[in-house]
Amino acid sequence: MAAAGGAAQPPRQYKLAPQSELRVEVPPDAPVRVRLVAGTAEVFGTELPPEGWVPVPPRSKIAIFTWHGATVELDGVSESEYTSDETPMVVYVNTHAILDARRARARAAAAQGALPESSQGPRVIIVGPSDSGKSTLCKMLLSWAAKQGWKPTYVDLDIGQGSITIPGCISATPIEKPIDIVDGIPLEMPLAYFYGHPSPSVSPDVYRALMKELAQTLDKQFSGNSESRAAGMIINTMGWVENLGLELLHNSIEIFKANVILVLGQEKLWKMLKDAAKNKPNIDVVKLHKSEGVVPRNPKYRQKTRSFRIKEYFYGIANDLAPHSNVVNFSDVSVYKIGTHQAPKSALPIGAEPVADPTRLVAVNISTDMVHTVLAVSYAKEPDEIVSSNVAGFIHVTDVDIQRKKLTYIAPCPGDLPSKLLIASSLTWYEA
Ligand SMILES: Nc1ncnc2c1ncn2[C@@H]1O[C@H](COP(=O)(O)OP(=O)(O)OP(=O)(O)O)[C@@H](O)[C@H]1O
Repeated sequence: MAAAGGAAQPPRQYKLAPQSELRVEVPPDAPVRVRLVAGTAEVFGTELPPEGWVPVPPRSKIAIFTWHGATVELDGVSESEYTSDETPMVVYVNTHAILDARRARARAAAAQGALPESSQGPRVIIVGPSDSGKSTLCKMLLSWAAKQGWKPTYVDLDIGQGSITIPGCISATPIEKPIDIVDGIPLEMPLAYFYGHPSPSVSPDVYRALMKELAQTLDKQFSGNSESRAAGMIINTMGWVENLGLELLHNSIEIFKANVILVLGQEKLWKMLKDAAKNKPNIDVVKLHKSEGVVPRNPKYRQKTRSFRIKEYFYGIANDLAPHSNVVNFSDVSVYKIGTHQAPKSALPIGAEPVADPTRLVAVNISTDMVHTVLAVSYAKEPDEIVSSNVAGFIHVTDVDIQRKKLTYIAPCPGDLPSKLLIASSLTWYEA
């Protein structure tokens, strides 16, 4: 075992025994790269190429795992690096094998003209407390499936981190090849619905409504595509597993018609979900061990990673993209907020009832409060379609000139916005 950190480190080689891994934490500002010298190894389900250095993105925490033994070389100053032969990888890959067999059965049923319900592959939802390794297990199951030629759909309901687009969004995307170690989840075809806050407690009804929209759209896509249906879904969830968080987990299981629930690292949650599914023979609730390699992150760190995700959307993971700055007149765009903070009944005037439709749209006046916030660009044609529409992308407000009635923003692409209907959010990012 070796520990690192701080001072310059010369390139060093690790000889990994079969079924062991090298865990590395990369600092925010010093590059680290890795190279396969001998054998085979993978990073969360994606194989290291046989030749050449692979840059490990800043701030990432990875494990280089080998099934049959490997020698790897590490270059750069890491925050920590050590090897471990205690991993749950065998159980994870066995889970993958079971899912794969279900996919094959679904494909065979479709070929024999079975009804869509009988040719549905696994709809896997991964649940567990914060830092139990949910996103990592999603990556592995997706990459292993893609390696075998399936195109499973990745659904990310974790608005706190947002691994497909940006935080505050629930999204889905087909995974057609093992997830790139450097670039992460592909951004080309996401289906994204914008919630606009990092926690569902702000507007749980909106969160639920958006999950329903996403699930319906995926159902429609699946009904015309037996291969996607057979490949199924891998659904990532939030780490909030108590009270409202637990209620929303139950909602997501139902809304996405999950038939496999993988519970990471918490016996109590597994028991509760197993009890809830006891009259549903088509749902399997499986308990899996958490990897000791999962690195816990405190709220401040999470807040920082949220900001970095937003920055990465505009500037790229390797800071290699150049966003475009643009100016619009206030009159050229309409900004809406979906739902509002619901005042408790006790705070309302006597006799008044809370708002009837918590998902209703509210037009928002453009103000300087919007500077540094993210706005989503809706695909809706009319304002009343905003809640049910997915979004084309996001802009970041850099200036609001009240006198000249002009809003300045950056966007990933040049040219006019694809729509004039924008959704406000509480997500901010401050350009350093
Ligand atoms: N075996 C491992 N070795 C080293 N780092 C790991 C390992 N497994 C996971 N990690 C890292 O630990 C961190 C937390 O893992 P992950 O994001 O999968 O947890 P999570 O349960 O999805 O968290 P959240 O509740 O925030 O969504 C990530 O940075 C991930 O890359």
